[in-house]
Amino acid sequence: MSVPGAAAVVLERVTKVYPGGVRALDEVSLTVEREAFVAVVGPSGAGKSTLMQCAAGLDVPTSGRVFVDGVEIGGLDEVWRTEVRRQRVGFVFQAYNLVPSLSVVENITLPLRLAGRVPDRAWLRTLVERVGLAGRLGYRPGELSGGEQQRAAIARALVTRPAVVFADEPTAALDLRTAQDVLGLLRDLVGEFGQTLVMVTHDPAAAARADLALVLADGRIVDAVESPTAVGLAQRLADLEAE
Ligand SMILES: Nc1ncnc2c1ncn2[C@@H]1O[C@H](COP(=O)(O)OP(=O)(O)OP(=O)(O)O)[C@@H](O)[C@H]1O
Repeated sequence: MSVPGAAAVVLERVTKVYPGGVRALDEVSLTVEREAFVAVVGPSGAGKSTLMQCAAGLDVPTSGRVFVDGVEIGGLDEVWRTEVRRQRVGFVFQAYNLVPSLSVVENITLPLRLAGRVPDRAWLRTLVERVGLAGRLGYRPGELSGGEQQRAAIARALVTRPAVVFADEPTAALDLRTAQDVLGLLRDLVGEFGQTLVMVTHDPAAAARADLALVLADGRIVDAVESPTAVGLAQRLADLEAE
């Protein structure tokens, strides 16, 4: 079903107008190449979450087209969009969103069970070792630290080997040091496993870990910064907020 050689994510002139008339995205076009780490930054209300929701097939644009792994998801009905998401997209959220009653390993393998797939034992072992949870597989999420919970959520996002992982403010609930560890892990996973990653954040320091930072303001991409720096992005965001 996917198109060989297709980019991980493509948006073509995507507009999202919410009921009530707020134009959260205004003709946004972008391409996320495979194995890239892209950050989406912007002031509060710029449209970052809306962009992620539309790009990941969690919401439908008012107009424009969205392709994930070469498959157009914007035009699919809810059942097919869910199917494409399960097969091709992974998610990491600020609040981890682990199931409290399931063990760590059950949480990590949940996307496979939902997709009706059997775990690849070797990949699962590689992943849990890489995120540092091999000794915690029988624990419940409530028995883990915040950083460990986010590591479990990261393993869960990668377990299906998705075409793209979307991370929405993945370090916002963590202390500075743990946040840096988690960002370092995400960065490393892109390099080691060729995992395409799109991270939404308001934090210039977090965005500076990406290969490319897309700066969003009032529903439009106003800048695409390669090899971004925290200082440069902070200045750009301060300028936008002053406008
Ligand atoms: N479900 C909704 N219904 C109506 N308006 C919405 C809805 N969700 C978001 N909006 C509006 O769309 C605009 C963009 O919101 P969005 O949450 O995408 O921005 P954001 O950049 O993620 O902001 P933040 O950093 O504060 O989370 C805002 O004006 C917001 O009020």
